[in-house]
Amino acid sequence: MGNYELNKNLAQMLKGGVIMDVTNVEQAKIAEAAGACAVMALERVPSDIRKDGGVARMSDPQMIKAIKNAVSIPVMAKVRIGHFVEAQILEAIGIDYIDESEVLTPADDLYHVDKTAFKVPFVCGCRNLGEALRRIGEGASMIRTKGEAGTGNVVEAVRHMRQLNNDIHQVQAAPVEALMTIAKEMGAPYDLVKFVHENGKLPVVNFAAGGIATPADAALMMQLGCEGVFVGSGIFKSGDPAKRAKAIVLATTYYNDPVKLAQLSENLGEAMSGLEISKLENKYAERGW
Ligand SMILES: O=C(CO)[C@H](O)[C@H](O)COP(=O)(O)O
Repeated sequence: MGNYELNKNLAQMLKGGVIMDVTNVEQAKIAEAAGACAVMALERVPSDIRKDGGVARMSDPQMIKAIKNAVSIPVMAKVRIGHFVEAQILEAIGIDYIDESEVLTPADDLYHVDKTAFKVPFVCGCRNLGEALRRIGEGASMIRTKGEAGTGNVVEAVRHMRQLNNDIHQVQAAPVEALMTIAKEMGAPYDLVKFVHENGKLPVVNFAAGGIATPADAALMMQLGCEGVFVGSGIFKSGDPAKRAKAIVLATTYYNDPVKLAQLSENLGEAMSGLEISKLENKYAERGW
């Protein structure tokens, strides 16, 4: 089996799980104890990146290594869109997954990283099927719908998930002779469009991200068809991170059980305060193409 097939299978093992943004060893331990399937090591969660402004870059490798040493679940870390040297550095320190993320300030407005040049698996964001297939064509082993990170507002995550689902249904229903035109219009590799037509799904795992802040948000995204969730600001910017983290993990498992979800939603302390999308200065989801 080739390295890419292995990476795709590795990402399948995260299915049904929650990947939590953590900024230090203490948070990483809280995430692991709560049942996170992986952590994303970064210096600031997206809501703080928004608040602080400036250029957001790859985190300090020393901080990432400290988190790697502290937990036994996989550790991910972010690189700027197109910053293949940040990716080389993360691969050199033995990171488990690289997230080429729009949450950081893009380094290249023309090209994303050629992910086929790396052994480590990559996850990338998308707002629709064309964007997902372009990233997979570049070698991404896992996709996440972008949502609007750091807002505590799930509306963009829902929009991107619904768009992806609609696009998949459209490709599946199209006659075979339409696939090349669809590939041209979507700007997506023909082979991958054909895969979606034949299988009715992406060839890699798809998680939802950006703005998930409550157990109900996580369950909503799961019911809309994602295979797991990323949660950043929603946990560690809330009143009781340990409790909320556990509740979100359980809600991602029992996403179809409203009685259980009601129990999980009780008495969680204060949720992060959210932002309205129309008031945002920067829409991170618009970064990348
Ligand atoms: O950046 C990410 C993925 O690249 C985060 O994991 C995710 O988007 C977090 O967003 P939020 O803080 O809104 O939960």
